[in-house]
Amino acid sequence: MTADETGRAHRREAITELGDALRTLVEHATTTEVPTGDLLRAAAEIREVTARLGDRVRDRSTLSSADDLLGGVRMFNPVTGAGSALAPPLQIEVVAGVATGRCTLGRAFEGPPTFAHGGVSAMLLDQILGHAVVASGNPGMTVRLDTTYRAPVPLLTPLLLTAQVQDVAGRRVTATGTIATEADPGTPLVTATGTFVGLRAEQTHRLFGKLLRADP
Ligand SMILES: CCCCCCCCCCCCCCCC(=O)SCCNC(=O)CCNC(=O)[C@H](O)C(C)(C)COP(=O)(O)OP(=O)(O)OC[C@H]1O[C@@H](n2cnc3c(N)ncnc32)[C@H](O)[C@@H]1OP(=O)(O)O
Repeated sequence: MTADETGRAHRREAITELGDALRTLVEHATTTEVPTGDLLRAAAEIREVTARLGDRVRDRSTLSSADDLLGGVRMFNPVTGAGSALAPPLQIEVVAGVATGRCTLGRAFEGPPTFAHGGVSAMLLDQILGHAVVASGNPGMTVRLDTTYRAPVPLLTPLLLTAQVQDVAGRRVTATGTIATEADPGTPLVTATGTFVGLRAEQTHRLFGKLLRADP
């Protein structure tokens, strides 16, 4: 490993550590019933830490120094990113064209009481469908996502997601996916069909050209 690679690996570990701490913070902030005074003290302390993190920030058109866009490392992706306070995070692996994802949703993801918000399910499915699409060798952006909610998705329960590509027609790729519980993988709770469209060179250049040139 070069010194640069070692430095990047350490930074990714630190980002993951911070992400873990933030996710625990979000979960406790969502569920706490401590006295009101303690809430106000916590808010003041968190603002102090926030100010320290804000000392040096990147702008909208700069990637995180820990990311590797072409290698598929996005530390702050809101679904899979180990550094994201918003991400469950969903852990995805793709084997023989089938993407498999695992996560447990905390109470911060609640929609109907004790169950996941429907938008969160759609977000998880969009991401895992995207991984299956990329793995098929036809990367593209989502242009349509049809989601069917068959049964509520329980919180604090290990979930199992799967996705695979069904069809490739020119620039258009269709993929399907499901969310189930790990305990009962044969019973889909949410299913989705997504349409992804591969970008033409001009579109890639227009939307992401600056980022791709900056990726080390
Ligand atoms: C090596 C690295 C490893 C990495 C390993 C990590 C993996 C990492 C995975 C990331 C996974 C991320 C997963 C989240 C993915 C997002 O969240 S993407 C964000 C949300 N999506 C967007 O913002 C896209 C917005 N849409 C657009 O910008 C434009 O629609 C696009 C995509 C540039 C395409 O524009 P366009 O070229 O003008 O499209 P157009 O010619 O109208 O249509 C092209 C084709 O699509 C069809 N189409 C268009 N819209 C629709 C529609 N709504 N319904 C059905 N068909 C449609 C058209 O009918 C047409 O079909 P054909 O006639 O060619 O058969």
